[in-house]
Amino acid sequence: MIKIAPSILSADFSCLGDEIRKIEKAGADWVHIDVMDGNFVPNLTFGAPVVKKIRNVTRMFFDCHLMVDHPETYIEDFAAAGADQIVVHAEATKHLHRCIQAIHAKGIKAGVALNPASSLTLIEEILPDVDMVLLMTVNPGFGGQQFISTVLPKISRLRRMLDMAGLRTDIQVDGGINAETARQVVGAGATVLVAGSYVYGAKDVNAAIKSLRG
Ligand SMILES: O=C(CO)[C@@H](O)[C@H](O)COP(=O)(O)O
Repeated sequence: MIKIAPSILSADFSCLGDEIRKIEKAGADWVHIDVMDGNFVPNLTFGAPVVKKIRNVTRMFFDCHLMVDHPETYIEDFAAAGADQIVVHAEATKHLHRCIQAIHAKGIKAGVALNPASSLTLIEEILPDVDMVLLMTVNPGFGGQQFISTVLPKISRLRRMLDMAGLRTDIQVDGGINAETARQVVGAGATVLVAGSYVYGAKDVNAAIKSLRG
């Protein structure tokens, strides 16, 4: 079962509540929340106070992708704000295992993310402890970038690693996802698709989400 997680990075921030209701009505599964600190990535977005406010408009699953240095500093705040899952970058913390433990201690799901050029060896040892792996298919920081197709074999390799370990862990992909790239990443083994500009830029959001499911 493929899950669709539109990224609100491409939504109209002046009416975020309506933008979330729109994807909920269109059948999206999760809300993908891109948190950027201007250090780990060259862009700034929003923090836990915004997550707390939008928690009031929906019961949808909040998937918080922390593109921040020292993500351990923010776990408490995002969990309290209503995150259902917190995803941290393996490249952003010296203590990945401690960070994943701290997220689980809040009673929510924990994911680990990798930039396109980062090797799977960085996360090999943490696989049994995470609920999801996010493989970035663009360099993080901005919406509307082109899909990096060289990540496709990495998705297949990760799926094989998980299968061999008997793990049913979700593989999420994020960046440049549209109907065509969705078909490719699902073929390689992805199970959760993040899409920002493809969904929020569409005239017909329902049709866009349906096309991602193939
Ligand atoms: O995390 C990020 C960018 O850093 C993504 O979630 C983008 O927001 C996806 O946008 P599109 O490539 O789908 O427009």
